[in-house]
Order: sequence, then structure tokens, then C-alpha cells
Amino acid sequence: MSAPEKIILADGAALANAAAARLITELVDAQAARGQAHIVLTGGSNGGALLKAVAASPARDVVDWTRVDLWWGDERFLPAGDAERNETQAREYLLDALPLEPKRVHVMAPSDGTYGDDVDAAAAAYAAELEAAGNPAFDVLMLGVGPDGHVASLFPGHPGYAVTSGTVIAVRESPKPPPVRISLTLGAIGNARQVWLLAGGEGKAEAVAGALGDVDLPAGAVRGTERTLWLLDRAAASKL
Ligand SMILES: O=C1O[C@H](COP(=O)(O)O)[C@@H](O)[C@H](O)[C@H]1O
Repeated sequence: MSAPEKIILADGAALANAAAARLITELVDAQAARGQAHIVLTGGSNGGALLKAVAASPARDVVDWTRVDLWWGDERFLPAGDAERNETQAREYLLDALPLEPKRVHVMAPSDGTYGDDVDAAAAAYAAELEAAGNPAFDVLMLGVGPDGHVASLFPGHPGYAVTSGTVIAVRESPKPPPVRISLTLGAIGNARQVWLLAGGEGKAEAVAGALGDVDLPAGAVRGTERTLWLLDRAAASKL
């Protein structure tokens, strides 16, 4: 378990660009050390901005994208291609522009896929996919931070936040729409070498101060085994 560290950037654009540059470097380092890299993507505003910044960076071509495994920290359980799915947004912002190996793109099932609307089966299938890959120690796991302090689809006071076993859960009655989701558990998140929490804008300031203070929030409970890094802009850090 690593103690939280903070890096504070001037604004949202600087946050996205700094995180993108850092991600590209970590991918190159992971591939040099282990021949491949496993990263976990997040949905949300800051996660989306980061993906767009990677797409815009000429440095992205130094990564061998055919040897990158992509996972998701959570997904909104909606039909394939729905604009609100984290997968759909990630493909549009970055993935469609990369020479990825399709079998290394580990999407959480949509609500009209192999498991239909059975979210429990879809969550179990993702856990099985992780297990088949050896439950990898993710090189970098990125998390957006909601204004309420949620990360992935683990919400404060919601049953999923209290789950202590397994790697993937089905989430129902999410306080943020859509109500049905799939999420990594705290345990699975804690298997990452590096956990990065991305928060930009004034709307995140309360959650950031609470999570880095003494409020019991999912964002404050996550840790990487080697590094736990908060990437903030000045507005999100304004209440620290
Ligand atoms: O619904 C979600 O929200 C969080 C945070 O999103 P943001 O827009 O407030 O940054 C995101 O991290 C998560 O992946 C997503 O499903």
C-alpha cells in the first residue's frame, strides 16, 4: 500500500496533458520491464480529457499499442454503442485511432450482448476474464473522482463500496444514472501497481478535500501497491 501523493496542475487542460504524458511514459516503462502493459481506463470528464490528450500527442507512437491490454474500472450497463457507455466514449476519443490487438481490449459486456440484461452474469464474466489473464497487477489504473467522492461505480454508502471479496460486482440503483452498472471492487483496484485519481474543476474540490482528509469516501480508500497519485487542477485542490 502506498501513501497518497498529489500533483497540482494549473487547469483542466494542463491536467489532461500532464496525465497523458505520464501515461505514455509508464506504458513504455512497463513494456520495457515486462514486455507488455495492463492499464485500466476510467469514464467521466477527466478520464475522457486524458484520452483525447493521448490521441493528440505525437509521443503516443512510442508505445507498442499491440502489446497493451486495456481494462475498464467500471461500465454503465447499456446497449452496445450507447453514447453513455464508457467504452463508446473511449473508442471515440482514442481507441479507434490506435493499432490495438482486439483480444487485448477487455470491455465489460453491454446490456444487449452475450449475457443480455443479466448484469450479474456480465459482472461474473468480467471477473472470469480477469482470472483467465492471471488477475494482472495493472501497471496504471485510472479513476475519475465524482463530486460525491465515488470512484469507478463504487459510491459512498452504497452496498458495492462495502464488498470485500471478488474482483467485479454488479451495481444496482446507482445514485448516478444509469442505475445499473458493473464495477471493479476495492480489492481489484488495490491490485494495481499505480492508482491515479484524476480530478479537475471546482465541483470536485469538496470530494478531494474529504477523501484526502478524514471523510470515509471511496476516493480516499483506494491505493496502489507502488503508487497512489492524485492528479488535480488548482480548482479541484482549492479546498485542501
Ligand atoms: O459515472 C462515472 O463517473 C465517474 C466520474 O465522472 P466525472 O464526469 O465526474 O469525472 C467516472 O470515473 C466513472 O468511470 C463513470 O462511470
